[in-house]
Amino acid sequence: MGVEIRVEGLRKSFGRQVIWEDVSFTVPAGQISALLGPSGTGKSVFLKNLIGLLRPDRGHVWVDGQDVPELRERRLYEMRRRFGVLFQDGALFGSMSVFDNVAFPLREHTRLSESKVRAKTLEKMEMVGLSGAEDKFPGEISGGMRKRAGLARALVLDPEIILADEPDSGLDPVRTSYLSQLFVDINHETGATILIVTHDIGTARVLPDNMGLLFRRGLVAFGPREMILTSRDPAVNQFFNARREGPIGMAEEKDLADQSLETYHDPAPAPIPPQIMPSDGRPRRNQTPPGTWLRAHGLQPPPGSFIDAEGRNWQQDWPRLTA
Ligand SMILES: Nc1ncnc2c1ncn2[C@@H]1O[C@H](COP(=O)(O)OP(=O)(O)OP(=O)(O)O)[C@@H](O)[C@H]1O
Repeated sequence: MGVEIRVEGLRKSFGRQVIWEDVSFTVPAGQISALLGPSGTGKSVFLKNLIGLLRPDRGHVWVDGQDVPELRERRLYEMRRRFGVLFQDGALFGSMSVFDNVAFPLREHTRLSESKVRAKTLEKMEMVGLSGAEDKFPGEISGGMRKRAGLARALVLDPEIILADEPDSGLDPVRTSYLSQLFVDINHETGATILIVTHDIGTARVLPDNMGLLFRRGLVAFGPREMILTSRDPAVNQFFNARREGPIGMAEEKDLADQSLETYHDPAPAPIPPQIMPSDGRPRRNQTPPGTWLRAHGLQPPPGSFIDAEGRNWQQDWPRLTA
């Protein structure tokens, strides 16, 4: 079962370059959350701060009563065992077979017998659809397979928290869609807390329970998917609807200036697509019926919301579709 991550007043700089400051939010336990933002806003740096690979200038990262930036060697090592991390490029060892890469954390962090290591490694490889690729080397498989190998390795210690840095970058839309389904199924099966950094608004619109946007050296917003997709905040609205008009520009200099807000018209939010369901069709333990957040705030979903490609209305027919 997953645990929550509570971030309080986090600030990070490199020399005189402030990456972000005063970032505070909670990644809810057992849910899927996504962190988005224009390139260079420090999303990867943020994930590294969560697992103590980088230290913030100040602030806290609370996990189960422990403040990660304060942990010393041994405690930090133990804490990292609770995380499964998928790095941007898969971060596989080129000189090891895919099997040995996936098995690596088990051999490094546990005293399991070789037969148990084998069973567990094969189980996770099957989970990500890599059965049969055990003897291949990272240089011999596709980018998508490398990502899945990285994910299998991230899962092999049965982590309570899974962090994934752009798992969908460089993948075609079909593979991206399979990967999103995989995250949903993993969350359904294990209840792990999942935080995904992505650029892909297609993924962000259908996958997470919560999402947030890093922009202008801070976290502009973080909250339930329905809240973000109907947000009137200019940057949030622009980003999640992929519009050119708004405060986010081509270059970071424009992002830091405020001028384009003067000409900004507040466009109507686009329809909200239904969220991806687990493969078995049953809602995840933390999944709320479509429209829950909007109803709780007395809001109407934008016209056409929650209707899938087959024309099924997930808001109206939720009990029947999930029965
Ligand atoms: N170890 C480091 N030393 C100095 N600067 C760094 C270091 N790591 C990252 N940076 C800088 O921090 C900024 C944010 O980098 P980061 O990779 O986190 O951005 P990102 O939002 O993940 O970008 P992208 O979406 O393009 O992957 C960049 O300007 C980068 O050059």
